[in-house]
Amino acid sequence: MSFLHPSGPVIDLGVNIDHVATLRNARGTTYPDPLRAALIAEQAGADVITLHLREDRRHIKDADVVNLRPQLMTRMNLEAAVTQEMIDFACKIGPQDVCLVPERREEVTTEGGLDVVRYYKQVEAAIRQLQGEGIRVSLFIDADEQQIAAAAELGAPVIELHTGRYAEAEGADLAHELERIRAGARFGVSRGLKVNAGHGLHYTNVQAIAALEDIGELNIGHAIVAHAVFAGFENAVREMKAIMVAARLGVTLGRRA
Ligand SMILES: CC(=O)[C@@H](O)[C@H](O)COP(=O)(O)O
Ligand SMILES: NCC(=O)COP(=O)(O)O
Repeated sequence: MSFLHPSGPVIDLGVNIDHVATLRNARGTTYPDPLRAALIAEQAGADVITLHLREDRRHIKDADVVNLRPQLMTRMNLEAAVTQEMIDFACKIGPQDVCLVPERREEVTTEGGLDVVRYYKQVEAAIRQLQGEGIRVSLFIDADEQQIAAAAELGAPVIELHTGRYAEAEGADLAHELERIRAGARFGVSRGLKVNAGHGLHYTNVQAIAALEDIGELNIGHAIVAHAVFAGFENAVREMKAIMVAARLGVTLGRRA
């Protein structure tokens, strides 16, 4: 247990506990318990606990969401597809935040942002239902001006920019994808949105994203759970938060990319 808990207006860390459930489900045991991971993460500096209830329940189960909601001291950010089943479930649970994400059964992991232009009416109805229950809605979208403008028009107060292409990019593409996210975040803020980011971030590539002053929160899961295998969950969360805060303050704590 440490007293180091960097917080404040610098940058928030949402710890995604999906892959604690992946490990649990590998053998159908009750351990490792995602709830225990969430509580440790909160003690270690997480500002938000994020979990993705996928339609195929490949990791997080409905019971995980039900059990977690009353136990969290920070905020629950429930990621869900734009389906009536998921929206109804989210309204029953009442998390502080719901992040609407795209899903394809065959995908290994989330492959891109939600196309809020193409699915405008469905997203609009979901936002209306969720906001009617006092839930803050975030839209998980690509760093594309048309998508960001549509998100603002839809009345979602928050967007989360998909950083998957940045995470997979190399060389000149990496600089291009970082610029896309920087410009997208700046544009989102100019449209009155709270701008978050996430997907595929790890202890090295997170620094350039955390340094972007228009981004208020990063949601990170896979890399933290992977590091926790060797360093322990508390240390994995604490190190990520420290690297993010340092990057925002212009200090490189992590390995250089
Ligand atoms: C929306 C998002 O980026 C995360 O929830 C990600 O989907 C992690 O879960 P998977 O690894 O199952 O895609
Ligand atoms: N929305 C991104 C998220 O919750 C975590 O994604 P990842 O770090 O597991 O790729």
